Amino acid sequence: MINIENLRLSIEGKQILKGVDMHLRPGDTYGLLGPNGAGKSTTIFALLGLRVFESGRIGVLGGNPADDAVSIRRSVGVMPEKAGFYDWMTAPDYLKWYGRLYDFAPTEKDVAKMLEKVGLGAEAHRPIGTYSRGMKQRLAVARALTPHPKLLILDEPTNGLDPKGRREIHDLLVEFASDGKAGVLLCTHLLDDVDRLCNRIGIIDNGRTRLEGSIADLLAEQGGGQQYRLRLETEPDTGNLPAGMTVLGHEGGWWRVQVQVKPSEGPSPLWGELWRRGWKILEIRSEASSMEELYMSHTGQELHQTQEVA
Ligand SMILES: Nc1ncnc2c1ncn2[C@@H]1O[C@H](COP(=O)(O)OP(=O)(O)OP(=O)(O)O)[C@@H](O)[C@H]1O
Repeated sequence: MINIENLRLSIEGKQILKGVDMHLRPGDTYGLLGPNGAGKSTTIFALLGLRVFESGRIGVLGGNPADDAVSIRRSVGVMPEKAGFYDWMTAPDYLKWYGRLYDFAPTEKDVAKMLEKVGLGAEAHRPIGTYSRGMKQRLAVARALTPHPKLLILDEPTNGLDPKGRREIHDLLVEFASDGKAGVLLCTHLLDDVDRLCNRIGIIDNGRTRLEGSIADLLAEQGGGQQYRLRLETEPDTGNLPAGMTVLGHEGGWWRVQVQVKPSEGPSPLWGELWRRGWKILEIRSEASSMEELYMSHTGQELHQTQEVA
């Protein structure tokens, strides 16, 4: 659905993209990661035909944004970083107006269904200017979904949402990608979103793709696994550990362990297994995630998990 090879692009004489690659297939939810200013939004602008690039190749849904920008934009649902709504409009009026811009005329019923889907049903008839940030995020997702796109491109879609709102957006994206034919490109700083939603990632730093591939493969290549601290009631039997687990050390009642888990399963089965082997676990805390280590080892920077802290 997206094929970018060695993309190079300058803005006002400054080289911004110096070699970006991206490969997104049907069924993929692709996390595009990188520090502030790395070139993520510029890459998105280029693949929508909104920025002219100097060299490299971009294919989007079989077309080339240099020649087919309008038809590409009609088949792609975009949620940009800045929503740019008209504050005096209500959500239904806005979605109808937006649909018409793309030669897609949603009916009252279509619009009501879409707003219900993103959790804006009851309050949608107020002017958008009175919406909370979370409501605007939901409306932005509804707008991206309105033309029934094959490909969704979302820039920080859960930014500013409370945990319930975030979960709802996650569920919508999972539903969108579930038929295996659609694709999602998710640009985010929230590794938790990537962990939950994505099967592939690309990490961009300073205008270059530093790493790209399936998360399962990249984590397996990285090795190391995930680290946890477990608070235990009594000293455990460390001579009888389940496969995939290593004890790294202990201090007081806390034991540091490293576990290799299947991304599809998570560590939960392992905790049950430990309990059966006599480990009286009182508390479990996750240390730096493998995804965070992967990210840091390819950018030398930490992501700002502000939403997690909030
Ligand atoms: N219109 C512009 N004029 C000049 N420089 C620009 C322009 N747009 C982007 N840049 C520069 O290009 C670089 C990449 O910006 P871009 O917005 O693509 O980064 P990003 O990875 O999306 O960052 P963030 O995570 O902060 O959104 C930055 O150094 C930015 O200052």
